[in-house]
Amino acid sequence: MDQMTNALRGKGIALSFGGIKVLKGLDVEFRAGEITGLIGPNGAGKTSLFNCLTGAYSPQEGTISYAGDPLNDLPPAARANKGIVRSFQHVALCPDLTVRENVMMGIARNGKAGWLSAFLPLPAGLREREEMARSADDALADLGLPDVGDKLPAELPPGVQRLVEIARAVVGKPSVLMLDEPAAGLNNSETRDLTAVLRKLASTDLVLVVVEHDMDLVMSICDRIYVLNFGEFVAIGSPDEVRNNPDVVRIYLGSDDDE
Ligand SMILES: Nc1ncnc2c1ncn2[C@@H]1O[C@H](COP(=O)(O)OP(=O)(O)OP(=O)(O)O)[C@@H](O)[C@H]1O
Repeated sequence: MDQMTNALRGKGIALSFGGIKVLKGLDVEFRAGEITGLIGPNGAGKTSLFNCLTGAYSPQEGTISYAGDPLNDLPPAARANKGIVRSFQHVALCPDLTVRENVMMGIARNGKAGWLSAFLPLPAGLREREEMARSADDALADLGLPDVGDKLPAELPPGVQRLVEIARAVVGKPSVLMLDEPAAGLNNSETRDLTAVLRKLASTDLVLVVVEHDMDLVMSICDRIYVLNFGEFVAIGSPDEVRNNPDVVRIYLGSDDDE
């Protein structure tokens, strides 16, 4: 399948809360092999769009598909089983599990004996647990974190916790990965590490979408950028096209965001 076929597509996505239109009939085509940025001021609707695509919200109108397969009727877990995975704005690692165990949770959908039996001391699960642990360690090493598997999340700085979340998201080999503000709360050097990781993740098979307020990060890694304002796209294009779009300039110069 080519990169265009492997796209996550939305057509006419419309979402309202209590009569207030949050998304006003959006068309998106997030393509495999590209890093797509989704930007816009606070409250523009970026997270709501993510939630519609992953199934957490049901839009009142519109269709959503991946590689041509309709997704509208699938609940979030079934979309995750199809490899459509997201991260959240706030770090969401389980504090009582080690980093390795947290990452292993991301393999659940590929497990044969099942995630629970892999965590229980049963023969069927033990071998699988070893395999899962190895895969988790490989995913951590790929992201430049070879030595953190035995630690608890709280022992790690925020930037490393973010990378662990990304390891948990990619260890199950997703087809679509949507990251919600991955650079939030990171310092400059952590953001640089994240940038390198995101570049490395981009592959011909993966649809990678990033919601982010850090404009330097977005402009440096994205192939295409969708700019959302009040639930409508005001621009879609390359970083240069978006940077020079007068409507985008007006929105950003006129907003109070630190962007
Ligand atoms: N569950 C909900 N119930 C009611 N209103 C909601 C709900 N979720 C989102 N909204 C509203 O939808 C609008 C868009 O919010 P959303 O979080 O999608 O924006 P955003 O672009 O992600 O903002 P931010 O950059 O601040 O995260 C906001 O006005 C928000 O209050």
